[in-house]
Parts: sequence; C-alpha cells; structure tokens
Amino acid sequence: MTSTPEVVVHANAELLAQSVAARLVTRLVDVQASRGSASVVLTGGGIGTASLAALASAPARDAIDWSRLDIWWGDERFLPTGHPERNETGARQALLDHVPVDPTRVHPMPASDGPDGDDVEAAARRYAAELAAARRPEDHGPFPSFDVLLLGVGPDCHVASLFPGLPAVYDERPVVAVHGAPKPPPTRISLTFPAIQAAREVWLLVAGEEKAPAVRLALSGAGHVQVPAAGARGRQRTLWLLDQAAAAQLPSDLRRPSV
Ligand SMILES: O=C1O[C@H](COP(=O)(O)O)[C@@H](O)[C@H](O)[C@H]1O
Repeated sequence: MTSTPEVVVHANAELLAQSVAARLVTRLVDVQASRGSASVVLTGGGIGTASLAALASAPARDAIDWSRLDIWWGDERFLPTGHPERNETGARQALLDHVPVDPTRVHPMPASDGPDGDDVEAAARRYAAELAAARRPEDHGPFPSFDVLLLGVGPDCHVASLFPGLPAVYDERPVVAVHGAPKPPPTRISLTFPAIQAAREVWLLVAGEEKAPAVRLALSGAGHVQVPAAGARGRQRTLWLLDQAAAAQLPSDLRRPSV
C-alpha cells in the first residue's frame, strides 16, 4: 500500500532547500519523540546536497538528537572512499561533518576500495546484509522501514540509481549493483523499489527547469519501468518538493504553492 503524491512548490531552489531542512527537523524530532530514534535515507545530487547544507546551517538543527538518528543512503556511485563524486562525500561535507552523529549509526554504501574491492555485486550484498541486521520486527521486509527517504530526480526520470529500463527497476532484492548507468559513473549501488516503497515517507526534491518534463511525466500516471520517479512512493506519505522551475509543466490543479 503506497500513498498518493502531494506536491508543494517553492519560489526558488534556495527556499526549497531551506524548506526541506525545516521539514526534516520537524519530522525527525516528532519521530524521535514518539519512537525514541529515527532513520533517514540521504540522496546525492544538487538539490539533495543543498538541502543537507541548509540543515547544517539551520539553528533548529540542534533540536534533532543526532545520536539517535540512523543515516542510510539511497544510492551511491561506486568509487573510492572520499572521491568527490561519491554521494557520501557530499553528505559528509555538507552536513555530517558538522553535527554530532553517532558514527556507528552512519551507514554509507561500500566504496570501490572497501572490503569487497571492486566487486560491486558483493558490495551490494554487504549493504543488504547491513540493512537486514537493522530491521525490527515491525518493519515491512528484510530492511528497516525508513522514516524519511530523500530522493533527487534526474532529467531522465531516474531516482536513486534506478534508471529507465535497466534491470534494477525490476529487481526484488532491496539493494542491487547497477552496471551501465547512462549518467557517470556507470557502476553504482542502489536501493530498489521494495526498499523505497517500504519507507514511511518518501520526499522527492527537484529543482530546475531541465527537470520539469520529468516531474510532469512522473506525476501523470506513467509506469515506473520507463519513469522510475513514478514508482517512488512512501507507505504513509509521498511528497514532491519542487521549485517553480521544476513545477512549470505541471497542470495547475497539481501545483500547491508553499504559502
Ligand atoms: O546521480 C545521481 O543523480 C540524482 C539526481 O541528481 P541531480 O544533481 O540531477 O539532482 C541523485 O538523486 C542521485 O542520488 C545521484 O546518485
């Protein structure tokens, strides 16, 4: 069972990033108050990383108990540790290096110089095992039901590293290796739809006019094989957080301004 998408449009990318940061504070604080700890899945990409930087700069960030937050990734570029193109590197620089996270609760996807070397299939299995070890009895699969799962959207409608028509969009395993991604680097690791759709809330962050056709397609009833963003839905909430440029091709009944 997944939720119907809601759309919120902000005036520009900067306000969008600040709004995502504010929403994260509110949601994670609420979850921690009710359940003790919370989990978030991070995304790479321009607006995803800008949102993390906005969170690092937000005074309210200290309302989050960073020591009771599990941090996962939705996808990773399979490159050496610390490579500037790794999503982990961007997230650490933008946010994680600036807040008191518990290092044992930060779960980056393996790097190509990690314990499995350049065996990306083994690295994907390793991440699946790490997810399985973190699942609780109330979860909806061999992985945690994440509280908030953040995704960027590519102009080709990809989310995480689920690219249109590639085998990963059909895969039932929670984590897979991706070969031949059309966006560099070609080798990646990604969560798949079963893990994404088990999240309580999925938030898609999209900025820029080059993304407007992808946003329109994803919200017009397209299938998830050719339009992976259309399959990104949370069990309780699916929130499309857009700037005006990304929302430009949406029918007016789907655009809800932020004020
Ligand atoms: O390669 C990736 O791209 C997407 C979108 O990035 P953007 O810069 O176009 O916003 C991102 O969500 C994903 O995590 C990343 O690996």
